[in-house]
Amino acid sequence: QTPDPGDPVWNVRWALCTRRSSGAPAPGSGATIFALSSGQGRCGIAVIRTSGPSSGHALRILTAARDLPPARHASLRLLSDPRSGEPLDRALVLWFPGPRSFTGEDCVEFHVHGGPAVVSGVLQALGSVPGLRPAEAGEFTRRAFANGKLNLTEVEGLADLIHAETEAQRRQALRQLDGELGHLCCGWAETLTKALAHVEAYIDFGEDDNLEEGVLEQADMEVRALEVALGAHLRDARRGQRLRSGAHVVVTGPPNAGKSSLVNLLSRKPVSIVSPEPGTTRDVLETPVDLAGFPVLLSDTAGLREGVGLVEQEGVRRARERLEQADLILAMLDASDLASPSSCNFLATVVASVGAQSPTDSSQRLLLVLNKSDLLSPKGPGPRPDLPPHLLLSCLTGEGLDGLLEALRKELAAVCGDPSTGSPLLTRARHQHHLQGCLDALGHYKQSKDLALAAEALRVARGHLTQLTGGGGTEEILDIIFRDFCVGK
Ligand SMILES: Nc1nc2c(ncn2[C@@H]2O[C@H](COP(=O)(O)OP(=O)(O)OP(=O)(O)O)[C@@H](O)[C@H]2O)c(=O)[nH]1
Ligand SMILES: [K+]
Ligand SMILES: [Mg+2]
Repeated sequence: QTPDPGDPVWNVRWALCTRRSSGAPAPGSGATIFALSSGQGRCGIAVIRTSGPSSGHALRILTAARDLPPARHASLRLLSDPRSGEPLDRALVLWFPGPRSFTGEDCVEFHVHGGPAVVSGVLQALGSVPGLRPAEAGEFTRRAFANGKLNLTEVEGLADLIHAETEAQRRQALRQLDGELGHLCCGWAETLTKALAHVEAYIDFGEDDNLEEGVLEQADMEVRALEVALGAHLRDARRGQRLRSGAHVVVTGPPNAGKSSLVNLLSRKPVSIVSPEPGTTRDVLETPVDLAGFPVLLSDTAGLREGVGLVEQEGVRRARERLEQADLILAMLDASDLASPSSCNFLATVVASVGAQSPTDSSQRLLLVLNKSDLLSPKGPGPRPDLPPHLLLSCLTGEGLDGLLEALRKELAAVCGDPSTGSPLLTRARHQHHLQGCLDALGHYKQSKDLALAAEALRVARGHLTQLTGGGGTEEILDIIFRDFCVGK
């Protein structure tokens, strides 16, 4: 690829190669790096890899062979320590000559037996080869980025994939790693380049009769279509972030409704104390759980009631505060106690006020759960007829739990976005920032009477899209993103 100093992406790569603020040394600085890429500790197979120009040399030295094995084929080789000649392990080795490798450089993978002594023996042997040094955290990926193998959103997807703890997170990360968000942005940037070309043509040749008619109108049309697309994605923005860092689900209700019992049931561990004494929970207790494949921060809170002691009052204050931050509220009542003042008060305040919100994307969602259904007599006085839609549950017998989980799955898919369908989600505040920046710049475009200013607005808008995928990015952003990686990735 020939360097083009006018190309922002190329500029970042160049900046990466020449200037370093901190952390890992510049890619392309000639060093060959090595690291254990699989997990630490005893295991069946451990993967050690190298990247850089001396990779092939290192492979030849460790296998005491003059020739390299065939590229991209697994070959069984005896590895020995180049200093003592002592055999280390019989291992599978893979030779990936650049640029067709993960980093774009020459790479080698050693699949060795996973014992700690074998791993440290091979690492020490590699360290003794001139030109090789241990890799810093994220350095392999950083080299892949610098060599144009991954764009920034793909790097983020890779980091998310490594950290994914739930199924929905894994699906989302894989989609981002596949470059969906990046492709979308590149397509939008292309649209803007076209619009800009039209405006510039008009600036240069506006008086010229040869210019096609309606070039400016065409640019306007393209910008309008882009605005609609960006708006739709921004409305979705909070969902992707929730999927990445967990949706806030808060359990609330009057004292003794069984809130702590539910939290323990959903998290499958004794997070909260359960007792027949009303006012047992005072602090907000937060626990991360995987609910139907979605990452959730589940909070247990104090039962809402007035006229209690100082400590419980503080608990109620904290409960209300937490309630305001909830993406999804699990409102719980004792089904056998619906007529009590605390139940009526809860229905009239919390449940009614959330129900009255107009359903926008940022509005809170609520599931009303009537617990202790086991206490209702089979025919007996059914729940009040004027109740809003609700689910019956018994934390004691587990009846109704499947229905609740299914309802939670639906609610969470709405709160987090469903990564198996729909458009790619914006998983980071950084994505939202640049899309908003782009949209704002398009606003300036429409307002400018002056064509030179309009063209500049289009350039700013396009700049935001390029930055999203890593063009024109600053060192600090790169440092933050690569810091998330572990050594060996
Ligand atoms: N019969 C029956 N009892 C239940 C059920 N769920 C919880 N309980 C009981 O109800 C009492 C209160 O349960 P908790 O989970 O402590 O209720 P809470 O809402 O967290 O109470 P506070 O923290 O005091 O507000 C305990 O004695 C539980 O064993 C249920 O489904 N059926
Ligand atoms: K209690
Ligand atoms: Mg409790």
